[in-house]
Amino acid sequence: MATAEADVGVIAEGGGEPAIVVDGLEKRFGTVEAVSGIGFTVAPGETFGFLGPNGAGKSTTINMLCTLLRPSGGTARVAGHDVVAERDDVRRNIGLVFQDPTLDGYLTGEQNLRFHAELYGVPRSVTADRIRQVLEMVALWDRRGDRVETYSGGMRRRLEIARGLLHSPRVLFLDEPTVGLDPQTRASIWEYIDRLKRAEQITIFMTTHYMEEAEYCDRIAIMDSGRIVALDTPAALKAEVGEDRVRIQTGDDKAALAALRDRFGIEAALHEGVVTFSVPAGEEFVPRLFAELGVAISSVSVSRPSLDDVFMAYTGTTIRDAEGSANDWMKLAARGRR
Ligand SMILES: Nc1ncnc2c1ncn2[C@@H]1O[C@H](COP(=O)(O)OP(=O)(O)OP(=O)(O)O)[C@@H](O)[C@H]1O
Repeated sequence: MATAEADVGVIAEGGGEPAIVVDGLEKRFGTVEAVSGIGFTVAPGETFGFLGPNGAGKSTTINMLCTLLRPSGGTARVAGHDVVAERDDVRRNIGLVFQDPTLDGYLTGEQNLRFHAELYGVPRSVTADRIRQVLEMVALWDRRGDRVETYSGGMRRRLEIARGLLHSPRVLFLDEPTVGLDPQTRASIWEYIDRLKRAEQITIFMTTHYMEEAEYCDRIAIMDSGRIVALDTPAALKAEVGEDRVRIQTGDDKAALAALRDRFGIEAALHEGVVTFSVPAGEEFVPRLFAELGVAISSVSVSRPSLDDVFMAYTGTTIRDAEGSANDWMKLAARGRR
């Protein structure tokens, strides 16, 4: 695992003080060790994803970083401040978008934001402009005067993201920001997050069960049973797990199999008229293949191991199992009751 090297690399490139530094962080609940001495660093402007099966310790970790839960051991600094000794400084510099909605349904979108601005001491002179800016960012400016109880689930999430950004935090924490939303709404929320990243210099720390969301992250930590079992870029994690699969259709499959063996030392297989084999860097290999195989190729495809393969390799479970868990349903049911 390339944990330490990957960390140092990103910090050196990003320059400046890290947005988050975690060292030996622990949390015990009675006899349950929810988080067992984890360590990592997040660079300014990075989108850092936390993945793991149910009960891995993701929420416990994010709660400690947000100062909502006191660590049992170790240290964590967020936006340059210690989460225990400088709790208020941490709070001023972070935005939260959590699983359980905390919007007031009887208030309009704009009133919810005004209330939050007062709570966070956003200067009166900038509040109106800032509210407009964040509402436009999540495409809710036109609906600002409507009560939140009339909003769809996706609109509420977007409003929560806008609220999390209102006081211009340096680090935005998103705890499963799209859980329970349909795929289109999830995709549109990611569009907004992407737009936000381009508009404001902000570090994003998020947990998710969804692999396609993990793909948006600059780096991912996979957590299992309170420990970080893998930490790297999505591409590096996939590369570690396995080689690329190359599939070719040729004018003469037997000759192609022989040429692959003789010229490249590759043992390929033939399945339903498709010659298939694995190489470390498929896209770089394809030009060589065309130049040197000596057999006509009519089609070629290269596929990478997916993050699902990575998750499976490190946790022994598929992310889909984790995704469709009873726990998610409980969260959804709890939301429905509100
Ligand atoms: N307040 C608490 N009291 C006792 N045990 C807790 C508490 N909060 C969490 N735990 C336990 O700590 C472990 C980690 O839980 P945590 O919620 O952090 O996991 P998670 O990775 O966020 O899971 P999920 O994906 O289901 O949200 C679990 O065994 C859980 O039961």
